[in-house]
Amino acid sequence: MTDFTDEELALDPHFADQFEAGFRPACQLYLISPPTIGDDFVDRLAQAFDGGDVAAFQLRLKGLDDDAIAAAAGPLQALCAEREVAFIINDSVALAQRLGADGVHLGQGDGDPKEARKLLGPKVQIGVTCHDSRHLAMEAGEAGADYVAFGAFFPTTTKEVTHHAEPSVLGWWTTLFELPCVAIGGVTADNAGPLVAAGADFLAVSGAVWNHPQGPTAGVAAFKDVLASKAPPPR
Ligand SMILES: Cc1ncc(COP(=O)(O)OP(=O)(O)O)c(N)n1
Ligand SMILES: Cc1ncsc1CCOP(=O)(O)O
Ligand SMILES: [Mg+2]
Repeated sequence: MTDFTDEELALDPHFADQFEAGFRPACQLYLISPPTIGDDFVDRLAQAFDGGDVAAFQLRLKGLDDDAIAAAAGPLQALCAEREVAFIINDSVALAQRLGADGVHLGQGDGDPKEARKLLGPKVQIGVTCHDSRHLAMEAGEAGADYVAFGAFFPTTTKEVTHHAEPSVLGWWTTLFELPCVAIGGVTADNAGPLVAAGADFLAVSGAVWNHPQGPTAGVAAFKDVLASKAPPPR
């Protein structure tokens, strides 16, 4: 893997796009499904959306094949469309294409974002896991990702994680690049302040919403203050 020099960054046409002047929107919630869902999940998702603004919903059902995920996706995708929430499929470009999803999230072992772009076209959002790596994030940006995801910031029981990120990576990214960044991993309304302050464009959250003692509506509502805690910085 090559490291990017300052000259390469300055000359690369894709990165140049990302330096366009503009305003960074406020931090938004990116909701991730629980690892398993029951028949009542569409109702629970609606309850979550009732709690406040959710920008995106990712269907992440590890261990199920594409047919099984597709069978579950219909009403969830319809609800997302009704509530104007982007519907994102985890891991599978083929499934995202088959369902006409708004986006796909790719980990480092889930396929090449450039190939995904060729298959999905320019309108579908492609997100890429970058762990705690500035290098992976720049590679993802160069490959045409629509967002980069850093994490895990905090301990989580939703996924076994091997990488730990610090908020400084968000500050570094947002100072240099327009491309949105997502903070993930054990994020709660109580610990998210430093992530928002560092410039996270999205908080990706699962357990804090689905395991909230007062239910998913309260789980989403709990993020309202921290999301509003920092005005979007001028760019
Ligand atoms: C928004 C977001 N960020 C990171 C991940 C993790 O993706 P990956 O590393 O491929 O791990 P799995 O989620 O597939 O277990 C994500 N899903 N979403
Ligand atoms: C999918 C994923 N990738 C890194 S941490 C994580 C789990 C996110 O869920 P939670 O918000 O419950 O920690
Ligand atoms: Mg993955």
